Amino acid sequence: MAEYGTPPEVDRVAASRAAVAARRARAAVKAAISAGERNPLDVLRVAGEDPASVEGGIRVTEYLTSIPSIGVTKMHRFMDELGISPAKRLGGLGRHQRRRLRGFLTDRLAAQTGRHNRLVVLAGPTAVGKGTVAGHIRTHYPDVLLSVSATTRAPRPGETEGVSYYFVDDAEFDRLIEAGELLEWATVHNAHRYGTPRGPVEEALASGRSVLLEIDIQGARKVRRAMPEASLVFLLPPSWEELVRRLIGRATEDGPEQQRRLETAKVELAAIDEFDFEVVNTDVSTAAQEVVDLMQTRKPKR
Ligand SMILES: Nc1nc2c(ncn2[C@@H]2O[C@H](COP(=O)(O)OP(=O)(O)O)[C@@H](O)[C@H]2O)c(=O)[nH]1
Ligand SMILES: Nc1ncnc2c1ncn2[C@@H]1O[C@H](COP(=O)(O)OP(=O)(O)O)[C@@H](O)[C@H]1O
Repeated sequence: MAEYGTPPEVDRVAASRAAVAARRARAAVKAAISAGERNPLDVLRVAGEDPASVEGGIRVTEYLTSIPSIGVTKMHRFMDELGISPAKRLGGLGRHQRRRLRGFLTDRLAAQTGRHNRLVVLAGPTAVGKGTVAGHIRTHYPDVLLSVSATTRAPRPGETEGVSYYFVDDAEFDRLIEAGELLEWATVHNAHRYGTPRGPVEEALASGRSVLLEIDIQGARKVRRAMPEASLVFLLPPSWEELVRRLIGRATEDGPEQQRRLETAKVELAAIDEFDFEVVNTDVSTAAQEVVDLMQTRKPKR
């Protein structure tokens, strides 16, 4: 009944309390960035995933000036270079703006720490050629560590323990998870579990080596959370028809499984916005070269 509704001033008080609480929450995030307690790249990730979050409500101008070594003058220059309006909030950035900002900050943070895109995640839809491109990199670029995953699936003919995968049973996989020995893991194609052993990746990065992870899209998301400075590369087929041709040509799955994977591939292709770079796998050696270029200690092409 209308006469028992909340008086407008009560609404106004509640709204202004909420605004104060939101302002405080945003200030806390900014303080954490400036104290080095929160990784700016991770704050940007959260804002992208949930524009209505506290992180999403922070203005880009305030965000940049929270980062140590970026003052107001530099901030204005960067906003101009990035083509972002000063009124924008992190959650309101378009896909290309967020990518540009992320790329710019990754380079800047890498320059400060002396580490440049050394951890690269290669993901993409089934049969696009991830395994083929990763294999080419292992053969032709021995300086790059290609991480060997643990999996609960059975070896296929021609696969070698410790080279293709570490083949483990369910109990051992459970143990790896519980012992914190996996950087990330996921159940892929609703079938088997796959995970990245943490030790070799951390050792290689600590010794200045570049590391390549060839994992599925869920895994790529988890790496982004665990290591915000990782670069995510999405491998694309030259066309949908070519993807279907490769899947069928590979002949490792039966008809119903191929159908299921193609349905998953459509969902996976929609995740492309979450990635920093796209590489089209038309020719294996060209695609491999493009991925390796992203690991070099010079500014990568965007
Ligand atoms: N999350 C995650 N995914 C992985 C890992 N290792 C492999 N994968 C993914 O698991 C999927 C299945 O791999 P595989 O069984 O070799 O079959 P494929 O589909 O023929 O390549 C591929 O999409 C891989 O990228 C890992 O350590 N973590
Ligand atoms: N650039 C390419 N051109 C033609 N065929 C390719 C190319 N890259 C991969 N393939 C073929 O496509 C199929 C799927 O590749 P694969 O590496 O197994 O994919 P993924 O690991 O992404 O599932 C394989 O038969 C592979 O030989």
